[in-house]
Order: sequence, then C-alpha cells, then structure tokens
Amino acid sequence: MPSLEDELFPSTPGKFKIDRANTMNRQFHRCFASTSTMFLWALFLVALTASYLSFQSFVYTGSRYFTASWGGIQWEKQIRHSAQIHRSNGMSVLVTGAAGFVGSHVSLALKKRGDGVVGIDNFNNYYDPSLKRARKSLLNNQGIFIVEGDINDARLIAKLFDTVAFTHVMHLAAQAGVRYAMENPHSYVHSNIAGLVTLLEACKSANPQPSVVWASSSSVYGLNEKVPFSETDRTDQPASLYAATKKAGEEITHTYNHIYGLSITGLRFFTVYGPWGRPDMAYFSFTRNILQGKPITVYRGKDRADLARDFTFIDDIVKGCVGSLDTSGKSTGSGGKKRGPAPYRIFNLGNTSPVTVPTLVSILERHLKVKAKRKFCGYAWKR
Ligand SMILES: O=C(O)[C@H]1O[C@H](OP(=O)(O)OP(=O)(O)OC[C@H]2O[C@@H](n3ccc(=O)[nH]c3=O)[C@H](O)[C@@H]2O)[C@H](O)[C@@H](O)[C@H]1O
Repeated sequence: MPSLEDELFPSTPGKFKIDRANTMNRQFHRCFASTSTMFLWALFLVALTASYLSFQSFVYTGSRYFTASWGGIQWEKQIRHSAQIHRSNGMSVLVTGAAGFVGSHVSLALKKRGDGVVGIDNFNNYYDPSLKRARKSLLNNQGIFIVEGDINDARLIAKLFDTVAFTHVMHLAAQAGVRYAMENPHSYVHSNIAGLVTLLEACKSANPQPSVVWASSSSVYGLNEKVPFSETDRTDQPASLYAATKKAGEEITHTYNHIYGLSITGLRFFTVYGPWGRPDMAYFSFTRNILQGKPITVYRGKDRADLARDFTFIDDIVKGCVGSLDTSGKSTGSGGKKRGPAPYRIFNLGNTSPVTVPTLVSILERHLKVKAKRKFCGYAWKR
C-alpha cells in the first residue's frame, strides 16, 4: 500500500518497474508539471501542518502534560461574543482561574452587571475537576466562555489578546493550599511564579495594556504576631512555600508596574469560604470527615495555642474584586513601553474578627448535629 508520502510525492521514476515507468512519469508530469507546482504543493503541506499545530498546544501543567485545543474561526467568535460589553462604560475582563471557587463567582458578578467576561482555566486535578466542570456549566449558561488552557501557554494568551482588547485582567489562577506545597512544591512555582510572569508578559505587550487585579494572600504575613494585619506590616517571613510564591508575586507585579506602566492591584485574600467552595479547605474537609465518622486533625500553634483565621465570605471577596477592577486606574504603557507612572496597590480582603479552629469545629458540630473526633497536632507554621 502506498504511504501518504507516496501518494502526495510519488518517488523518482527509477523506483518503479520499467514497464510502468513511462506511465508513472506521465502521471508525475501531469501532477507536477513543473518544479514550481511541486514547490506549491510542498508549501501547501507546510501550511496544513502549521495550521494543525496552531490548534494544538502541548502544555505542562505542573503535574502532567495535556493537549489543549484552541483557535479557529468558531473559537474566536465565541471569545468575542463572551467579551461583549452590555452596559455603558463597561469593561471586558479576562478572568484566569474562571472555573475556580473565586473565579467563577467573580465572573458571574461581572457578567450580571453587563461586563464582558472571558475565562481561562486549566482544569487541573488538585481537587476533583468535576466540581470545576460544574462551575463551568454554570458560567456557560450565563454566556461566559471558558477557554481550557494554561496561563503558562504564552501563544494561547497572546492569541486571546489578539482576539479581544481586554480592558482588565482578573488574575485568579493559582496553585492554592498552604499544606499541599510540601507535597508538590513545583506546582506552586509553575503556576504562581512562572504562570504569573507569562501572563504579565502578555499584558505588558498588549496594546492597549489592560489593568491587572490579582489574588495574593493573607499568608504573606507569615510569622507576624501583630494583629490585625495591616498592608504596611512586614511580609518578609513567609511560613510556607505557598506564601513565598504569593510574596514573590507581589514583588514581580511591582516590577511590571515600575518598568512597563501596568496598573496593578494585589488582593490579599483571607481564608475565603462559601457556596461552590474548595473541598481542600478545612471547613469542607472537616464537614466531610465529621459526617463520615472519621477523625479530624486540629492544628495548634506555638505553646499549643489555638490557630485562628479571618474567614471571609465569598460575596465580600467578590465585592472587593469588582471594586478593585472599577477603581484600578489605567495602565500607561503601550507596545511594552512605559509612558508614565501607573497605580500599584495592595489591599487586605478580610474580615476583622478571627475565629479559632476549635470554634469552627464547634459551629460545624452544632449544625451537623454530630460530635467531631478531634486529633490535636503541633503545627510547624502559623499561616
Ligand atoms: O487566606 C489565605 O491566604 C489562604 O486561605 C486558605 O488557607 P488556610 O487559611 O490554611 O485555610 P484552611 O485550609 O481552610 O485552614 C483553616 C484553618 O484550619 C486549620 N486546619 C486545616 C486543615 C486541617 O486538617 N486541620 C486544621 O486545623 C489550618 O491550620 C487553619 O488554621 C487557602 O487554602 C489558601 O489557599 C489561602 O488562600
């Protein structure tokens, strides 16, 4: 059987039996009447391969490679449609991590008031991706398109900016979780540092440049003892790799603000909870274990002190995100060049009444009407 190559480019006549040589030669000459026709065929093949590759992007997500499909006229149409603004002075926002807990809520809030929203999410398996898929359906039903891809994919991000002149980027894609950093440190560097830089590179090169609002974390306060935390407190004692990558993000965004004139707002989230929340968080995993009669581990700090968190309800976080987008001010650069100073802001997004972990457990026991089996455990870090 002839190979595809034989079909498209028949071999030299010498490869065929003599009695067929003339026939084949004639066919060959009919097909490729001249070397220039042959060149055109080769060009066609190259173009075909290139266009195939533009639909395929091989992305390393930290734990595995996956093939993301994107591109094409239909895809671009969906992106543009999703980014359409339906109110005066509205914005078109690229939301990274749109299938995540905070990302899905912020996307819905923006869409509801008439802003254009395009999401991107890599649907990784840090926790059950079916929850992310369910959030995606929720967003799709409201006309929000989510691109399945990774923020480390520079070609994809550039393509998104080519397709839509986003006015804002709400950057919420990240490797979350404080304790998982000891299991999989590289996924934090991959998403929270490398991914952030890839995204900022695209933002800096975009024309017009978008304003960027992104999720930092209360964990940057690390070993600090003084409460409540103020934005001006020191943040140079991170107590986990997660915290260190978020702190690095604050420094990295500062650089892009300083060199390229990108408007940057970093939001330090304080232990966000609410509907569609993350199953890896304590309120969620405690509930599951209590209901299944399994023990829960309650961490303690120095001298067996109870740990406490400023649990913050998702609706308040959404208000903080949307308010930050509304007040972000413009980026000043264009074509990768700074034209003047741009805003650089950091805000705490938290409550002002920390709740201890044992209190959290008591609240859950009361509502679940089941007694928890507590196991107390020393803790190497505070946040
Ligand atoms: O605001 C943040 O910057 C971070 O918030 C969240 O981290 P945390 O505040 O650590 O939330 P969460 O796991 O719910 O633990 C809550 C409390 O339960 C304690 N805890 C936890 C688990 C356990 O098994 N036992 C336990 O005592 C634990 O020691 C803690 O005192 C996000 O996950 C993180 O991505 C980041 O956004």
